[in-house]
Amino acid sequence: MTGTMRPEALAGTVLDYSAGFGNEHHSEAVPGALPVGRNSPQRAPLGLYAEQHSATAFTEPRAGNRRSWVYRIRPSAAHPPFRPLSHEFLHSAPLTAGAADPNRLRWDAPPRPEHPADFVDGLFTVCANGNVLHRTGVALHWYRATRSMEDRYFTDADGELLLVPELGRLLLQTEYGRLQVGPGEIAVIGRGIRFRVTLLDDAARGYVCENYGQPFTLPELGPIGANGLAGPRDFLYPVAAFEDREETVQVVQKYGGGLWAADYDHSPLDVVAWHGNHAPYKYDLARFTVLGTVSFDHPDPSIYTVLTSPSDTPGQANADFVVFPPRWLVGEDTFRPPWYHRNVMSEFMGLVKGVYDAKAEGFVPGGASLHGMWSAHGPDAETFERASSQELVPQKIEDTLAFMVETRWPLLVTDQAHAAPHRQPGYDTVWSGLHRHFTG
Ligand SMILES: O=C(O)Cc1cc(O)ccc1O
Ligand SMILES: [Fe+2]
Repeated sequence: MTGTMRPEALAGTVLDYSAGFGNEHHSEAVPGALPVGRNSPQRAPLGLYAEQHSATAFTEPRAGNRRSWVYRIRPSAAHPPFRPLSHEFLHSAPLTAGAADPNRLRWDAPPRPEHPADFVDGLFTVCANGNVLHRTGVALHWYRATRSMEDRYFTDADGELLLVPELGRLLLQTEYGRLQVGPGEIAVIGRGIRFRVTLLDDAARGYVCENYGQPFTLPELGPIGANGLAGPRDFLYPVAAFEDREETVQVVQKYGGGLWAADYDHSPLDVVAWHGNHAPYKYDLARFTVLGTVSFDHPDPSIYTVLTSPSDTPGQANADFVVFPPRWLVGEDTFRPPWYHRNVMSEFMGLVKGVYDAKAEGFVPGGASLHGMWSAHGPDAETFERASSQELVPQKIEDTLAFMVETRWPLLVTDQAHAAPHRQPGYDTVWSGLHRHFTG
């Protein structure tokens, strides 16, 4: 049980995890709670209710099928009606107040919320594509929280939530158990999973990639072979931990682009045992095996893919989650930072810490950039000058962690992100010092 523990106490707790991406995990918080040999016995053990959560259609191919069985104090069905709940800054695709913008856009880190805000209150949508009702596309949000969710729970029917903390550690108490994540790690909370967020530090800030499409999975490795990039065993799933709480709590649900709330008379985190492969997980990005050239030329950033949400067209991801961690650069006769480019895919970037190797200045931790479909971008003038004249000795890029969400559909930018005071209106000027060097 976790309901009565204070956050300070939880911060010191070393949580147990069950390792392995997509494994058939199984866990019971009370011995004997998990039925053996069948999912739905006539009477589930310990007087629990059996319930299945299907995150893919029943008939999807076995390799991608995601479902779990949970054994809980009350079935999820025991709840009152949901009523609409407004939210000033959270938006969904298709955006009604947003635009496709060919400009390169960049933002500083968002300010702290004006009023005390929990994880849900502080969400701020930057851009989105696809359509929540078609289960395609992604939305990119910031989260900014100054208080924990105590009597409040959240669940997203529209998509799974990939959290990228930039400031502050979070305790994620979910139906499937607890995950602790902080800067340098990510967490993925599957579609439909109920959870609450407790702050383990004063405040928390980071990014959310809300994936409306197919669940994130590990990329194929092709000629890389059987190892490299993110290793399956480094993905950690929670062990069962339940709240036995009989008091009024609010459950907020994102559904079809809007928020809905209902007052439950018990905690929805009352799962005593579960088994299956649809469950939240976390991953320490320091475990990512970075591959790169050991001869020359800057490879395509797809070699940095941690997780991919495929679309119906092979190779064109609904979303790739890509990281740029510390690594050695050894390329000979090579312009080592990212090249100048235009890309049919759209690129949203964030920075967890340090400096990103394509931007000497202005791309700051907690900030974001959007280089949409075909927009021309690449190193700023200062980086170009340095990289094209530096001595090419082996060089370690350290203390840095940037990430990119690359998606096949153009990202529409919310009006609020366009108008935000923390947007950098002069972003274009980072390329204005690129002088001609033509000698022909
Ligand atoms: O635009 C960016 O900075 C991201 C990026 C990095 C890279 O190494 C190659 C291509 C690319 O889009
Ligand atoms: Fe790019």
